[in-house]
Amino acid sequence: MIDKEKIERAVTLLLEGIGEDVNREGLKETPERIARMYEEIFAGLEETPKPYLSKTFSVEDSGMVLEKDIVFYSTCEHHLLPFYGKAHIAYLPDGKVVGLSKLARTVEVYARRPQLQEQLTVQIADALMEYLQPKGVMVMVEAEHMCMTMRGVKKPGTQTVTLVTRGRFAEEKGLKDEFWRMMGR
Ligand SMILES: Nc1nc2c(ncn2[C@@H]2O[C@H](COP(=O)(O)OP(=O)(O)OP(=O)(O)O)[C@@H](O)[C@H]2O)c(=O)[nH]1
Ligand SMILES: [Zn+2]
Repeated sequence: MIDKEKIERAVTLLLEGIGEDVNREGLKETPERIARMYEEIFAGLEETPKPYLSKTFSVEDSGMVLEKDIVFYSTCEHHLLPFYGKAHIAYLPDGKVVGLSKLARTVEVYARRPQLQEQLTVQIADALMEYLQPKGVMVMVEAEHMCMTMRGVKKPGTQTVTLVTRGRFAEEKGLKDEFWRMMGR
């Protein structure tokens, strides 16, 4: 459960820590604003994709489904700075599919947490395998990390690409090739 009062106290301390006057006009409401923002950007901590991926529709012998360019914003758990980009999800149905929006909702559940890109990619793939039980899943995430652009090593434009395959995508090269073809790459 997100404790907004605790976040407010922490933000006040943080502002004091950088030597700011927490009572000046522009900062007065900041702790409360940040608490509200954290409630929004970390809402995934209190959710699972199970309800989204459990509502399915029957299909006969469908081919691969690819939903690409799902834009997401997440928060790097090391620096609490944003990382953002696109997720691409492919699966091979085993007699049932989910509503298209539910794949994007699954991305949101895991993006709205303190995260690592690798873990985000694994969690999306494993959730599909567990709740939808397709014949296979392939998930690719491409993202830029603010902790690498605005501070530290300062390398804007660097894209990190992570890839996870499960089931038949892990076993069959032909399916992976089909993924790249459908991605247009
Ligand atoms: N593997 C992985 N690393 C990440 C992710 N987000 C941020 N990082 C990295 O986490 C690392 C933390 O390294 P540390 O040496 O503990 O922290 P730091 O001194 O702030 O590191 P620098 O960013 O190199 O200045 C950095 O190399 C970040 O680039 C992610 O999603 N996955
Ligand atoms: Zn970081």
